[in-house]
Amino acid sequence: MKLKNLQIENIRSYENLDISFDDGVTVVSGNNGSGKSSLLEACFIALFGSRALTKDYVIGDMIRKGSSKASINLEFEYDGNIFEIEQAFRMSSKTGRATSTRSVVRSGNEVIADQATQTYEFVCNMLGMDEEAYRNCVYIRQGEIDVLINARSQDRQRMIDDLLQIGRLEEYQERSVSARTGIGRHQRYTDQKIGDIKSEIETIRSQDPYDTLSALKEESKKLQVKISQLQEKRNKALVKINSLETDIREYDKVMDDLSSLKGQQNKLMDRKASLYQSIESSGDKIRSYKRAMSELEAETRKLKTNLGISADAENMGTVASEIETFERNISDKINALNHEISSLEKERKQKKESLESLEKQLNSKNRRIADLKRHLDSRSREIEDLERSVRQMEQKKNDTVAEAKDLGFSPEKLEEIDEIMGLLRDQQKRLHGKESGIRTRLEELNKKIQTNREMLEKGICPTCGQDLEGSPVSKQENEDLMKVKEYSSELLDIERKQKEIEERIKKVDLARKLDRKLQDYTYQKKIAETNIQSNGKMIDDYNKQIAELEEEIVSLKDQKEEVIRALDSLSDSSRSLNSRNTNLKTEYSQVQKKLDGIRHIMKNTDKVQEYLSKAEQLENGIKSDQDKVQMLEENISDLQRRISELRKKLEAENIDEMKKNYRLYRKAYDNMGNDIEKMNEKMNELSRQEGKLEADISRLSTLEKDLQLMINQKKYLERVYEEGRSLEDMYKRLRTELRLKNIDALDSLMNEIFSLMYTNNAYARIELDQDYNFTVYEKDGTPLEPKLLSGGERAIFNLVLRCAIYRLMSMGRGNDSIDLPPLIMDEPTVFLDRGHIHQLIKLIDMMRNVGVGQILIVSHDESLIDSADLVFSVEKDPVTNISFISSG
Ligand SMILES: Nc1ncnc2c1ncn2[C@@H]1O[C@H](COP(=O)(O)OP(=O)(O)OP(=O)(O)O)[C@@H](O)[C@H]1O
Ligand SMILES: [Zn+2]
Repeated sequence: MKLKNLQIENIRSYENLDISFDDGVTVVSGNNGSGKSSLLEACFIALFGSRALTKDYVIGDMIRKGSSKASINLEFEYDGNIFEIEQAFRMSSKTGRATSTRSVVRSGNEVIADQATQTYEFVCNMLGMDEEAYRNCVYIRQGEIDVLINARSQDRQRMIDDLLQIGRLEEYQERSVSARTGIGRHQRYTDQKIGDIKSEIETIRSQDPYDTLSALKEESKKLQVKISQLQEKRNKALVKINSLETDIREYDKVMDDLSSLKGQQNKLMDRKASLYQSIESSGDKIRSYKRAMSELEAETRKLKTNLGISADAENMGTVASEIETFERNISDKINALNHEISSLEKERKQKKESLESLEKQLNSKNRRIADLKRHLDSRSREIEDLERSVRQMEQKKNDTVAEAKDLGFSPEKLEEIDEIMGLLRDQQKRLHGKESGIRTRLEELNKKIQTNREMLEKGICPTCGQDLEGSPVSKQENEDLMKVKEYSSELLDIERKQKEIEERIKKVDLARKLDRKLQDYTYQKKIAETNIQSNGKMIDDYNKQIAELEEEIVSLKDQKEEVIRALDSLSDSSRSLNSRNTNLKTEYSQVQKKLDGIRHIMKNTDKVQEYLSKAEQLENGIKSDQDKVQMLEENISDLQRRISELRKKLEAENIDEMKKNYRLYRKAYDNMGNDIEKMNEKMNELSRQEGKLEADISRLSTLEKDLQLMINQKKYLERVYEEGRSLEDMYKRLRTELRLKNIDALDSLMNEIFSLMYTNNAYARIELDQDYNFTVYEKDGTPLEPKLLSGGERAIFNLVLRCAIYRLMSMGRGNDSIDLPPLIMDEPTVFLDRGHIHQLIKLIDMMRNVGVGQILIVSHDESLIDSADLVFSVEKDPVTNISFISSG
């Protein structure tokens, strides 16, 4: 197997990478953390998928931080064909968990596996190893350089066995052991079965089945004969039972006939008795009718005498119709009279009503007249009052005129009173204006006189303000005082005039009041006179009404008298009519009585007639009943004859005997039936036993066959068991031999490589014993356990052991060594000194020379780079932290 191409996307520090591999030695170099180991891990994950990961290193750790998707595509050559594995992963941003989304193996266009498990199985088969063996042999991880050396010997044995496919033999041996356990179980089962069959055969044989069966068959034949004999006898009994049954039924029928005849006879006798009874009761009835008829006839005779009627029964109808005509006559007359009386009464009632109405009218008119008269009186009284007040007003007027005259006002002057008053008021106003003018001037004058006096007292001129010596002051003051006198007299005059006018105004005012009174009296007087006039008119009107009413009353009184007269005459007629009515009624009741009598007589006659016909009917009935009785007696005697015939017949048979026989036969029949049933049961039981025996016999032959089969099987199993044991031994032997052979080969390969790799003189050789214990021998032959070795020594022994295993594996596969995966080493030089690094280069050369197709080494050691066929330089961008291959 050879790697061809690797493409990765978002794995660890890589965003995108696409590199191709060559044959030979490839060295991946670069600084710490640049992304070297990541390339080897990507190849590992491409092959084994998520199984290449551990609990501590999960898918999520492998996907580049910040990416949601990642993938690895690895192309390789195997057995001359190109294959491609694609592994894809996804990181969920929601849950923060990563999953594998794709795992496919293709070869060209053919999809070989498309599920993680299928891919894994395909790779394991192809490489002949799983991920663990891969890590132990071909892929020496960084820091895991001494795992194989430090392992416990059992683990080392398991690892190496697995790599060399010896583990398979152990598996086969285990399988053979478990197969043998299964066969043992079968053997135990077969033994048990054989024992069971034998004991069953024994049980059946002990019952002597053949003899018992023939004895049973004999017995059932005999029983069958007995059953058919009994059956025959029973059939005969049944015939007898049937004939007895017919006889008994016939007897019973005669008995029934007899009782029915007796029943008929009794019915006829009853009928006869009832006919006798009816004849007797009819006779009684006829007698009572006859008695009633003679009573009716006696009553008729008596009525005739009382009513004085001599007519015989035939003429009675004529008499009755004559009297009826008479009666109708009277009745008509009474009706006519009643009619007359009632119309008379009606008229009388009308008259009475009109009388009442007249009286009512009269009363109302009289009341009206009285009313009017009362009004008249009150009007007259009012007129008197009004006339009085007219007179009073006249008097008052005269008095007032006189009063005004006294004041000096004639009626004519009074008419101008308002104008006079106006003139006086104007005069008064003028005087008042004059007065206040004079008073003001007077006041000013007085004030002037006063100030002048004061200035003079101080010796200053009031006009010019200069010294008063020789001034005309005294002269001026005299003039002023003169004027004051003048004004004062004028004022007195005005005051006198004012008083005079005031006197006059007072007088005029009085006169004006009188004038107002005068006007008021005149007005009142006029109203009273108007009222007198209107009252007079009303009185005239009342009088006229009264006269009219009195005239009407006279006419109403005339009418009333006339009605009273009519009423009197009506009363007379009514009396005469009533007396006539009484007479007619008397007459009518007499006729009625006679008519009743005659009708009674006629009814009696009818009844007598009816009774007669009834009695006749009854007599006829008696005659027919007597005929019937005759017939019944004949029938009865006929029945009697038939009854005695049947009785004779019955006496001839013995029914008790017949019934006794019937019971006896019945019982015998039933008993035989029971016996037959029991025998049949016995028969069934016998054939059941026979069946069982027959089944036992056939079971016996089956069992014998089965037994033979089981014995054969037992022998066969014993043989198989033995074969299994020898197979198991063979596997064991083979494994031990192979191990010995491998250990020998490993041991010599290891020592060969060891002598190439190890340049110091301390150790002579290394040894792997049969239990896979690893021991190192010093020059003097002292053995050392690997844990005692130094780190570098352990790294050297590890490289030696691994290369030895790789070589052994390639030898074991013969020419197929080409299909082993590349040998991969991650930092193998870490613990090695210069000299040993040089030896490592020689080891790598040797591996290439023995036919290892590809060797992949991660290292920063320059000398390794020098010896490489192909070098990849890995760098990481310090800004983006993304790795890339800078040369290769
Ligand atoms: N999931 C990841 N996403 C991003 N970067 C990662 C992730 N896993 C690892 N790295 C980074 O990848 C880088 C390369 O690691 P790697 O182990 O390949 O380095 P190296 O070249 O083998 O170094 P050394 O020589 O020290 O062994 C490291 O710096 C590491 O931090
Ligand atoms: Zn590294």
